[in-house]
Amino acid sequence: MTNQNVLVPESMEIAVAAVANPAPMFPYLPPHGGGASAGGVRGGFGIRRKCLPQLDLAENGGSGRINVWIETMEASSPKHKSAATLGVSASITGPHEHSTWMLSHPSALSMFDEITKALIGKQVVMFLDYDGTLSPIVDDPDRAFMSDAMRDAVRDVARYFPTAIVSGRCRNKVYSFVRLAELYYAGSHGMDIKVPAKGPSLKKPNGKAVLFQPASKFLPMIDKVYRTLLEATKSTPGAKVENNKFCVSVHFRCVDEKRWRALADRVKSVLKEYPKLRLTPGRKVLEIRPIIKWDKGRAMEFLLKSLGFADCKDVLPVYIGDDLTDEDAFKVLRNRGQGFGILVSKIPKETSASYSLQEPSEVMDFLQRLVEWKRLTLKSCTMV
Ligand SMILES: O=P(O)(O)OC[C@H]1O[C@H](O[C@H]2O[C@H](CO)[C@@H](O)[C@H](O)[C@H]2O)[C@H](O)[C@@H](O)[C@@H]1O
Repeated sequence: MTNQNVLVPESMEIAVAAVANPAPMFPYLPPHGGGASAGGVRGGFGIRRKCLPQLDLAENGGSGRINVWIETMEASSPKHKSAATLGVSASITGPHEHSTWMLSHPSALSMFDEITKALIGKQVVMFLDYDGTLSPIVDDPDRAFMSDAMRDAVRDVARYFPTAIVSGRCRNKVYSFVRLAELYYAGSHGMDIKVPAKGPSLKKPNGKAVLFQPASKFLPMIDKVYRTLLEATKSTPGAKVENNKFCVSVHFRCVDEKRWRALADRVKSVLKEYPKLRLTPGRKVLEIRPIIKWDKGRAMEFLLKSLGFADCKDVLPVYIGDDLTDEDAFKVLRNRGQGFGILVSKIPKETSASYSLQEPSEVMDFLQRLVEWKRLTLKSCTMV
């Protein structure tokens, strides 16, 4: 099981808070590292790492984590979403806590001027998660399409800044949704990276795109566990198993909540036979992937390196994502003190991101404003 801090997947904050939070919900430490720095916009700003209590979710060999995940999904489901059921104050996710959280994770739209000031003279590189960031969350993962307007916004951004899509999805699948050949794609949580032929470095002499697949030896194992999971979950109405090439997703979104525990138990029992694979919770999904030291943060670093920005002081990576797996990239940026993360979320979550946006439509606004800002900047340069 991953050692990363717990990020609250989809309304998990209610149950997390319910466990142990006698103190104010979102206490803050003063910003650490000071405000805008060389390559970082609020990069050093720190909401205290414990803005939500940390739980030892690795108890019982990881099953504790899954239990908490289920409890929090239950707590946020319409049937159970009442303070009485939770035994906690209804104000836990109330307006006060939300506005307090927004002080340390302000909207990237309202802070747009501060952000763009820090971009001046920097080489911006954009990293975009897909589900929940570029496309709204929907019941059917096969129909998580992005709008044409969003595609235009991403295309425009990529005209000015190198842009990568970093997704838990199989790379081909996410490409079939995004359909922009000029982007970089990292599928399977960064375990399947394709650097386009036009990329400045890592380009093969023959001009062909380069693939980087650090988990390739796990392919037969992933294929086998996918088939086993298909079999193990076929009697659960609504369950869906998605083969993401180097990882597998088991979807709970369309499963009746009464069956969530049994389904999770089935998945866990399959995983017992695969000590080299791990289970991580996401947005109504359990993800199965190889235990290797690779994640979206490392994929982002790999891409920066492949673009020739490994030790570049003037590069400013911006990563936008909504899920637990995106935290690995937010943390890398925070540790580098370079660039910043933007969490897409309507609710307060523990995060290493510096800014927030509420939903994909705000992501689109942000991307469009960035393009407009860049155009104006370039125009004013040519007029001087
Ligand atoms: O890294 P991402 O691009 O965010 O991918 C993470 C998972 O996203 C997808 O599942 C999520 O979106 C679905 C469509 O909106 C939704 O039905 C599901 O409940 C969400 O968990 C994708 O299907 C998974 O394979 C990815 O791992």
